[in-house]
Amino acid sequence: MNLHTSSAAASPAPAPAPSRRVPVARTLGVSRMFGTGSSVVHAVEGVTVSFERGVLSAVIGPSGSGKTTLMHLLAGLDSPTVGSVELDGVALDGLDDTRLAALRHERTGFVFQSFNLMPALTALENIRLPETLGRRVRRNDRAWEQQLVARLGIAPLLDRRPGELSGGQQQRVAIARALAHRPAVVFADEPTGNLDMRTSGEVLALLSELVTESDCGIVMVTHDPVAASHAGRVVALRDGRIVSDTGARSAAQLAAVMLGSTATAGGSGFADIGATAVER
Ligand SMILES: Nc1ncnc2c1ncn2[C@@H]1O[C@H](COP(=O)(O)OP(=O)(O)OP(=O)(O)O)[C@@H](O)[C@H]1O
Repeated sequence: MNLHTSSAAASPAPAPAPSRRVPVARTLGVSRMFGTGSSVVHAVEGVTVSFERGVLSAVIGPSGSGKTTLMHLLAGLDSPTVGSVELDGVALDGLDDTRLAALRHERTGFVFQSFNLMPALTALENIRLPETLGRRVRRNDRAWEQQLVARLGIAPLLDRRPGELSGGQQQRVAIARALAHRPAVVFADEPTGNLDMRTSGEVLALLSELVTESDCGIVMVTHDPVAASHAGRVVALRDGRIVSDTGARSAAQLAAVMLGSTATAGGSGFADIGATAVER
């Protein structure tokens, strides 16, 4: 299968009209507890946060700080114990499983650390797999798909299977899959965790450019300060709570945040971590 043999239009896809007022993912006073009694774990506690279109946001924090739990709540993959979640303006708590799955399929995309491509399918078939599985609610925008493929430098690779691609090439295919249906928000879980430093930098640069070009929001969970330094916004978690919410920061500043240190973050705006959490 090849894009050039498809009915894809040659002209570039027009960018969608920006709709920045509606947050693409939002929590309101959300807590998620696991277990009961003396063994209860407060994975996320009292978090109110909102993510917008056009921004690559990183959610950082040490292991066990609640990053994955928060991302699962935002994506509707898990339900809060307390509080509410909205996905692209739709409150999730009233939705049954079918409607929730349809909403997620239509308005979200996912990028995983381990790429999660189907080994038996070609790159293009992988990019189109979600629309095959969710025919009624999800269809790739063909012109935008073609633009994305060119933008990600994978046009010559579309007939290859994942086993014939490098890790970086596989992640580019996964990014095309996540963005091709013009989702409102893409959740990226440690997207560079399996890539070398140079390839990670290339993938993150692409994500930060594509977030503007596609006018979606990207929420990236990572414990890597270098990866987070590519983000335009950084939300830091500790013990399930937001301890900082700022604009772009250097890797050194974010490493200090991850270590819970303020000593090396001089002038970074992180000097008051823990004291002035900004929760939107
Ligand atoms: N299904 C579960 N059952 C019980 N406890 C859980 C469950 N999921 C998460 N937790 C606990 O909630 C806390 C937050 O976990 P979470 O996976 O969200 O952290 P994280 O910041 O993503 O960690 P990591 O960087 O190691 O992936 C941890 O103490 C974890 O053990």
